[in-house]
Amino acid sequence: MSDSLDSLEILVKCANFAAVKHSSQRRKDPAKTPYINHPIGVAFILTAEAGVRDPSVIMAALLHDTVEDTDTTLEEIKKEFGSTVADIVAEVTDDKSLPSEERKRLQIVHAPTSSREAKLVKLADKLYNLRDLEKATPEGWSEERVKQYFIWSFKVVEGLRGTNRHLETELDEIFSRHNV
Ligand SMILES: Nc1nc2c(ncn2[C@@H]2O[C@H](COP(=O)(O)OP(=O)(O)O)[C@@H](OP(=O)(O)OP(=O)(O)O)[C@H]2O)c(=O)[nH]1
Ligand SMILES: [Mn+2]
Repeated sequence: MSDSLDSLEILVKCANFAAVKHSSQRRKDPAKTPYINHPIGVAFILTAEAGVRDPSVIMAALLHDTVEDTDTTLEEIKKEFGSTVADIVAEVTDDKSLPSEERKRLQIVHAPTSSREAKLVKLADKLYNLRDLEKATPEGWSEERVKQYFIWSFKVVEGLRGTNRHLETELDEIFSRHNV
């Protein structure tokens, strides 16, 4: 009982931490959805669809864009949530000091050698973003940029396969709808 209460408490702490960190950010859709909808949605895909029960993976999903997109450091995540979660977040964090093209290339290169935990977060992240793209085009994106995002995502997902059948099937249905 106290064990499950502890993990519930830490999960809510994690969601709150991500909400505070992303509080000033919005998604790129015309409705300017609060950014926090994305990390919560990625965590929900993992629990509700992928059947993931490892709390470290769910926590890493909630935190997955905090280091990349806010002032959060990996040290802060390690201190608040431990090194297992911090290590997964580190694996899914792009180096923003690199040019965008290089970051995209490195995601393709690093996908196959990442941990199973990081692969789960990355699969759910891509699934959420591609579902978003099917619903609305981010402000300022051309048709060509949308098309290139589908093609690039497919290449990243190629390196994440053999991890979760449901997520991979959902992604493949999206890719086939877009002739990727
Ligand atoms: N589809 C979609 N994406 C949005 C929206 N608002 C924000 N994003 C974010 O934009 C990123 C994709 O856009 P890019 O142009 O490729 O990335 P960049 O801004 O970091 O250069 C994703 O980052 P990410 O989660 O770090 O994933 P990844 O693209 O690095 O895999 C996604 O979460 C939206 O309304 N729709
Ligand atoms: Mn993300």
